[in-house]
Amino acid sequence: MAAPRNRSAAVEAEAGVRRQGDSGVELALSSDTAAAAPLCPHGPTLLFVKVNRGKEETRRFYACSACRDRKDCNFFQWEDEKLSGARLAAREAHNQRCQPPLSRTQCVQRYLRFIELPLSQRKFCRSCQQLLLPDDWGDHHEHQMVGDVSVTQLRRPSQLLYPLENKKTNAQYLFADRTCQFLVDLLSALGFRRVLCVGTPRLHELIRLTEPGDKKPHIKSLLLDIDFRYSQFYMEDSFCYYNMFNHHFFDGKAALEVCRAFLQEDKGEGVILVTDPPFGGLVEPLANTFKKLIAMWKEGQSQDESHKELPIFWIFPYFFESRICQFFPSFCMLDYQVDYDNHAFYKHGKKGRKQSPVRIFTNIPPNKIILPTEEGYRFCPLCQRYVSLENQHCEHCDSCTSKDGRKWNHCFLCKKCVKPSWIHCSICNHCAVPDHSCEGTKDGCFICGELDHKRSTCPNIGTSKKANKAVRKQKQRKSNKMKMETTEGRSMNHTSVTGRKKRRERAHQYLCS
Ligand SMILES: C[S@@+](CC[C@H](N)C(=O)[O-])C[C@H]1O[C@@H](n2cnc3c(N)ncnc32)[C@H](O)[C@@H]1O
Ligand SMILES: [Zn+2]
Ligand SMILES: [Zn+2]
Ligand SMILES: [Zn+2]
Ligand SMILES: [Zn+2]
Ligand SMILES: [Zn+2]
Ligand SMILES: [Zn+2]
Repeated sequence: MAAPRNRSAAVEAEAGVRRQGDSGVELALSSDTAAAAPLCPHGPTLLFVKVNRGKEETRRFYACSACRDRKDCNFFQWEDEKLSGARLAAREAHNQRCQPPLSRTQCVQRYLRFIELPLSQRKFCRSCQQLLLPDDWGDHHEHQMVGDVSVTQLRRPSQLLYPLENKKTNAQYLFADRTCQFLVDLLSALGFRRVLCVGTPRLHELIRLTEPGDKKPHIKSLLLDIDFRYSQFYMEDSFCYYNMFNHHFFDGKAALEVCRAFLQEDKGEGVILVTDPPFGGLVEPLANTFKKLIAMWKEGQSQDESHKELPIFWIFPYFFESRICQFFPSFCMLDYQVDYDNHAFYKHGKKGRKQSPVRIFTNIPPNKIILPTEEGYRFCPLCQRYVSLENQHCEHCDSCTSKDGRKWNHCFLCKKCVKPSWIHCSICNHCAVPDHSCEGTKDGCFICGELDHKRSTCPNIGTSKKANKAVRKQKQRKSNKMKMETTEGRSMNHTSVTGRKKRRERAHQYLCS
């Protein structure tokens, strides 16, 4: 059997399964498989499962956790595949070759030498994205160099480095100043003294730039990020080269201990985890990683504090709400719209902005979080939280129901509020976009075709006759959808449900523009 060609699909799946006609891939995460996972240059790979519609048999394979495009990391191995010694050795050599040329310690030594240099000798090579020491100049003289790198520039590496916008790997969208300042002020107002920044380099640097005020203590920050370029600017105790999809510290135990000590300082008091992962990433491996960080923090707690939760801000698009809450039921979504700098649509400009779909998910009680009224938020006394101005309190739902910042309307038939553009469809018996396809809006279990569960929880997993009948049922429902999905890439990118498709398209537009 050939390897699935578009494995990015596996990693992009919001609900865990990504289909392509009659087959698909889903994550087969479990702690027992993690130990045995082979390594790619980005650490332990993740186990995915190839599923075929109506069939129980599945074939599992390992693929890279961090890169959602095989162009960036082409690791692939069937779970039951036996590799020869020669192939294993070649893989090991390849993994080594892919590691950065300098060790973390060498980076720190270079940084210490760099800051000792007089201003006129402090150069940065834009082409190589590297701080240069005088010995290096010769190798870079034909490159684009910046001179007189000031202390201010060194303290703002996210402005010196270009953002790695490749949306299938780094998706490095940097916070707009006002969002970043809002976050720093909020963290300070909430009394946090330490921030574990997972994939938030700009927040990390702004925290470190912020001088403590009269009553405000200094806030410490530790950045964990897969962008190795940042290791040129920080000492070991403020940056770890890290993969958040498999909780892998590239510099081994020493780096892990830095993170542990940071979380457990002051018996774990006063620390918060703030993360802004690439939006194309799968929720499940991220949740798995955050649970490992939570466990690390808990180890430092005394028994009588075991009920406490590690405070978390998880920044992610609003349409992942149900998925995130599945893994973290205590989380709620704030109305605050997170803005980015290097994004054509969602930066705040003179002419206003398009609505950013990115929100903050948190286990901090929302009544403790004040959103800026000057940016269009108001306090709802009934919900006891700040909401967008247009998010109106629905007396029937007894809640401010809008998720996207616009006013939603209550549908008495659906018994809930829906987006303003939706209408109630008597065929589907629920609200949907006006031009939806009534046949194409149902997307049931991959094995039995029923609508109330997914493949992984199918109660009929052992009854293949039923399964075959269900395939026909599903195929009928999907005939419309199939016609639309002709090319591989498109079918993978257009999950299935019209609503979900639109939502995905919006996300795609957001991420790719
Ligand atoms: C959407 S950006 C968030 C940046 C944030 N808005 C800021 O301005 O500080 C995603 C960040 O996660 C990092 N990242 C991407 N994939 C990662 C991975 N597998 N492990 C750790 N960090 C990753 C990127 O390098 C980038 O810094
Ligand atoms: Zn990889
Ligand atoms: Zn260079
Ligand atoms: Zn309300
Ligand atoms: Zn309502
Ligand atoms: Zn309705
Ligand atoms: Zn309909």
